[in-house]
Amino acid sequence: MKILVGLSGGVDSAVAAYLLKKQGHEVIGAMMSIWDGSIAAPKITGGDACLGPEEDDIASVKKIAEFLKIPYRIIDCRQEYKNVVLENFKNEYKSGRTPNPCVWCNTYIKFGVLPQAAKRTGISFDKFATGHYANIKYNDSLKMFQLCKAKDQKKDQTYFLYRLNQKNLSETLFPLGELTKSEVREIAQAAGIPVAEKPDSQDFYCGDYNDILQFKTNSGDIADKNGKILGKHNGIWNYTIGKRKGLGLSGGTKEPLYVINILAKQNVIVVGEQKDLYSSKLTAQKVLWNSIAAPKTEIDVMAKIRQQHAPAKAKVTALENNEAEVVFYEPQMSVTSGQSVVFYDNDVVLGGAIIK
Ligand SMILES: Nc1ncnc2c1ncn2[C@@H]1O[C@H](COP(=O)(O)OP(=O)(O)OP(=O)(O)O)[C@@H](O)[C@H]1O
Repeated sequence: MKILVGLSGGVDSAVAAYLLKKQGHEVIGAMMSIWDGSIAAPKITGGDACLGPEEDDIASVKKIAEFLKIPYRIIDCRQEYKNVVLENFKNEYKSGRTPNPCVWCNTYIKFGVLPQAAKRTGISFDKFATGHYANIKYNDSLKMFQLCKAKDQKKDQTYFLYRLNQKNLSETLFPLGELTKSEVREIAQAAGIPVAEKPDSQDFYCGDYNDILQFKTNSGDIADKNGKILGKHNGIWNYTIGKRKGLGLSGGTKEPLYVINILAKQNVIVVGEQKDLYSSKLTAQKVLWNSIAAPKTEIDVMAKIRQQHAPAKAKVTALENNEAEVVFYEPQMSVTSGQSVVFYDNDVVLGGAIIK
């Protein structure tokens, strides 16, 4: 097959391209460029981030492509990234919600704009591949492609990929799905791929999110659940549910205080005790069932409410307007508006939605 591989300059995508080439496929590399230089990003220390100066990544992609003897293109995705991912990021923070830019980047840019723009430059290909840790399997009885967890559970990235639809899944390959990260590093070292020691991307941006948001200060109150004012904030976007440090409250309470609610309309941050962070229920919007037909009745799933969350047993019921109610068997900590809730049945991703 002719396969377009999303190259980031990192070890995972380099090994993905290497393995596909070794299997005898014709491989073409494509790096999406998303950085327009309009943000005063700090110099990166340790780790790596997706959004930031790209010269080093471009140089790595060039080195990798030359080493693998494959052609490559740098694809300009800056405008779409700005219009979709950064706009969503800003709007969500402005509304007192905590967005997940990786979900939008994967859904619309990496698996959408990047391969489409590559096609427009005249490259033809049968499949698109990335170095994500995830699997795609075809379920014969359902006649559907299913997104499944990676073998390396610690590296599994399905939480960020649940919005890929059947078309995406049918056109995509994840060559690293059955490998562990250490196996991938060993393959890179054994093959002499020039990026074997490059660190993993840690976050979507390594600096202060205010560099991107650039909102004017909008002070308001920090209050307890009874409305008693305990302090001031500079803007609700600096807070997320469960935040404890840096609240700048003078203290005096027996228990540590956490952000338990963000009231955007009132411009108020509500704080409470850890026990106030637990909830048994959430409503989610923009529901997408990507690996099964939309269930007509309530179903049991394992629901994951952020990348670091251990999925918890829950019932999902469809509501009107493409929304769903998720009721957990046990209360869960820090359910956060704007984050995704992803539904699993063992290793299969059934779908997911955005927490309201
Ligand atoms: N700028 C980019 N251009 C093209 N593809 C990309 C880019 N960034 C990431 N990808 C693709 O998405 C995959 C997952 O990206 P993620 O940011 O999670 O990187 P990672 O786990 O550090 O992988 P890598 O080691 O390849 O950088 C990458 O393996 C690559 O195939």
